[in-house]
Formats: sequence, C-alpha cells, structure tokens
Amino acid sequence: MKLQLALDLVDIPEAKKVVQEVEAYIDIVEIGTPVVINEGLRAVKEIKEAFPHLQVLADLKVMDAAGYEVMKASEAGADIVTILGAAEDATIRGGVEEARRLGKKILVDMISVKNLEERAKEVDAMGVDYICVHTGYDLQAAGKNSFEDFLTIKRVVKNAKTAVAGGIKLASLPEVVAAGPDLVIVGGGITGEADKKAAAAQMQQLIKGA
Ligand SMILES: O=C(CO)[C@H](O)[C@H](O)COP(=O)(O)O
Repeated sequence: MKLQLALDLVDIPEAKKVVQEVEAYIDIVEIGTPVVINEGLRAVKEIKEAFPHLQVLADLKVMDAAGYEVMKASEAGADIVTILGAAEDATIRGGVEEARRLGKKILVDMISVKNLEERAKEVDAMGVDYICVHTGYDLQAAGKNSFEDFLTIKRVVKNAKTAVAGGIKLASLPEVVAAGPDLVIVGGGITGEADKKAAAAQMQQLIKGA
C-alpha cells in the first residue's frame, strides 16, 4: 500500500517546501489540478527535478486527447497521469497506449461516474494501472466520502490497482486502510495540519503496518 500526497492549494515554492517536510513518509507526489492550472506543467517538472526519488503524478483529469496530454505530462517528468473514468473509451485507450510507449502509468479517476460498478469493470479491461474512487471537494462539502464506492471497486476490479481519494484524514485512515487499497491519496489531511511531518509519519505508519 502506497501513500500519495496531493498538493492542490500551493504554488511551486510552497509545494517544494511541503514535499521537503514529508518526503520520507510518502511514495508519490500529486501535482493537483489547481496547481497545473496556476503553474502549468512546469510544476511537475520542478518537483520531479527536486525530488527524483519520488514518483510524480500529474492530476490533469484528462477528458479528451489523452495521447497528447499524457505525452506532454510525461515530457515534464510525470510518472503517472490521471484520466477521467467518464471520458470516452477511445480517450482512455489512447492514454494507456501512450503511457505504455513511454513507460508511464495511468490512473483513472472515477469522480462523478454514476454507474460505478459497470464502468469500473469496463475501465479495468482497458489496461489502466490504477482505478481511483474520488469524492471531490464539492461533495465533501456535502458530507460525502469515498468509502462505499471503494468497496464497490475493490469487489469488481481484477487487474488494475485500486486507489481512494477525497477528504481522508488521520481519523478516517484506519477504516480506509482496512478496506485494502493499493494507493491512498491524501491532500488536506496532511497539508492542512500544523505539523505536516507528524501527520504524514503517522499515516505512513498506519499504511505500512497494514
Ligand atoms: O483531486 C483532488 C481534488 O479534485 C484532490 O487532490 C483529492 O481530493 C485529495 O485531496 P483531499 O484529501 O484534500 O480531498
């Protein structure tokens, strides 16, 4: 089980500072969608250059032209690129093909997918590396989380690794870990803490002890 730190509300210097604090406890750094919007793929490039030992995920949430966008993120140094599960099959297949060519990985984000079980099976058959359930900020604000959705994909996904994201905090982590994801994605549960290092260390302990 791996821990991914999601960076959403930072600029590049702040991102570097946070990663420096917690790098010993995480496996993957996510350059979040808002960071890419604000800073471009330069954020991916600078973080990969500064922390080459960590995997970097570019959270582009690709919806079309995945071959091209996976190529551009890969050129910037991304190891993993996200594509939306709601995208066309041709888009997901194009992204997977490009990722294979470049030795990169695809994480499919199932945010807003209504027919989760059926779509997860379809996406799983397309050769993606990770399938991730994700409660976005707008539904987190309405009190939702990803736990039930995770149990659904855990049951039906046979090939890809499974991942879970959306509002995971130290208090909710034991329940998440017990459900057995391959990847746990945490943003505010680390970046929103006064002592980020302690939060990441405790999370790593729970994850690696599982
Ligand atoms: O992709 C995202 C938002 O669209 C976030 O990176 C993801 O939800 C993890 O952050 P948090 O733990 O703060 O919810």
